[in-house]
Amino acid sequence: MLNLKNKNVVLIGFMGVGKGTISRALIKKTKRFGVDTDDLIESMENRKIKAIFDTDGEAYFRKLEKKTAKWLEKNVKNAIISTGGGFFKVDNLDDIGTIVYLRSSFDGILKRLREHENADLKLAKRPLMSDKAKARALFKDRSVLYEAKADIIIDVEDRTIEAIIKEIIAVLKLKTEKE
Ligand SMILES: Nc1ncnc2c1ncn2[C@@H]1O[C@H](COP(=O)(O)OP(=O)(O)OP(=O)(O)O)[C@@H](O)[C@H]1O
Ligand SMILES: O=C(O)C1=C[C@@H](O)[C@@H](O)[C@H](O)C1
Repeated sequence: MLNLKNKNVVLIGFMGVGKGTISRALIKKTKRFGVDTDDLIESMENRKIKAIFDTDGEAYFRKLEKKTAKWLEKNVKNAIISTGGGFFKVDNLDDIGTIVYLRSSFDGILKRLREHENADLKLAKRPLMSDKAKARALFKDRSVLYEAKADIIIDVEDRTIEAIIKEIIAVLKLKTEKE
């Protein structure tokens, strides 16, 4: 039985796997509201994630993620929620909504980001992506954890955005509306 708590769809996965992109496509198709946890944190703090990491460190950022998770559980319903790459570790993830893990290999993610015209800028914004060897090790450690947290797993490598959202909509039986 799927966890339909709050009727939110919570997208988890590694940096650059496509959480933001898939979220926006789902928002368009379902006409639901959408929020992104990294964006919520940046607006709450009025500064970029890189600045938060540089000035106050990762532990402080993780506290902000926990605070955001509590707020989402209490206040957000029927939404598409995209998350930062490490957000899946918050204690109450299950209580926020149905957890969808967007899965790809690490090389698949790097290939995608390289194809993206603003790839360098995108990588520079993500402190944990700056050292490729460390990022690969983090990916390896996390892969099993993402899978354990997921209500459903959607493979995204070498698939179109349209095919990916079609599968999510079908599996979660989300209502869609004409554009
Ligand atoms: N299925 C897809 N097909 C083609 N390109 C894609 C697909 N999914 C994502 N992309 C592209 O990959 C890049 C990374 O996607 P996106 O920014 O959505 O990732 P993210 O998981 O939100 O990253 P982060 O958590 O670091 O912000 C973007 O340039 C996006 O256009
Ligand atoms: O994977 C991670 O731990 C992170 C991913 C980004 O989305 C940001 O949330 C931040 O850079 C940390």
